[in-house]
Amino acid sequence: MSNAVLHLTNATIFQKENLILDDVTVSIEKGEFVYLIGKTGAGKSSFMKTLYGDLPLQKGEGNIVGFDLAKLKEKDIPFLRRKLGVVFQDFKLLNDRTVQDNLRFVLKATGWKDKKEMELKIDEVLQKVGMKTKSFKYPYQLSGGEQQRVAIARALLNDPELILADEPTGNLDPQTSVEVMQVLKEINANGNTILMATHDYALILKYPSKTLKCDENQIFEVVQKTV
Ligand SMILES: Nc1ncnc2c1ncn2[C@@H]1O[C@H](COP(=O)(O)OP(=O)(O)OP(=O)(O)O)[C@@H](O)[C@H]1O
Repeated sequence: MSNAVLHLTNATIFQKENLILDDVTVSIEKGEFVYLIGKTGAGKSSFMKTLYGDLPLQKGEGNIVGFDLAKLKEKDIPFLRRKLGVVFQDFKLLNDRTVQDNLRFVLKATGWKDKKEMELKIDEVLQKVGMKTKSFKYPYQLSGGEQQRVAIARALLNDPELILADEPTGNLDPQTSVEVMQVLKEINANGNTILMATHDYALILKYPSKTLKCDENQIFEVVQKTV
């Protein structure tokens, strides 16, 4: 039995009637850190969206954290998302509430009730990303890098089996990108599986890892050259 948290076989991904990726066969094993690279428009976001249920898988087979993507129903999506942690380029924090209230909001929305347990969990995830001392701040009082760390903490709340990060450093300067990357690498070293879409080749060179590339409607693994 393999330890795959994600497995696609001959999957085809469309945006409306346009074919974006064809005949995709990829696997991600528990504990891996995998990059997804490719030019603008190559289909990275479309691939990610298929994985978190935002785009239907119309052809081929796909299994992610125990969900069958080809048979995924609208009502299954919240349950799928609970087992995934999704991180976006633009953070997507709620600006009208503090860091801890952003996190509490997600816990409540995913069925948590006990106040003490929620507090402990919020502390735990903020600790992991080095943001525990800023839990009373509002997102607009934080730098981009700090906001992204909070977004990563939010993704960790329900102990996801897989974290999908779509260009998480896309809005950050190079130094801050490295800091956010260090947080993601630490989380991975602690056992979390991560798929990260990026076009930041400097980061890939600095932190080499398994790399999948989208190109000409295909996804394939690339072997990094050592320089
Ligand atoms: N909602 C949509 N409707 C129709 N076509 C779309 C839609 N979203 C994206 N596309 C098309 O799908 C293709 C892949 O886009 P996608 O956003 O997946 O690429 P990407 O690799 O993530 O690019 P980027 O790095 O710019 O985010 C592009 O040709 C794009 O124009």
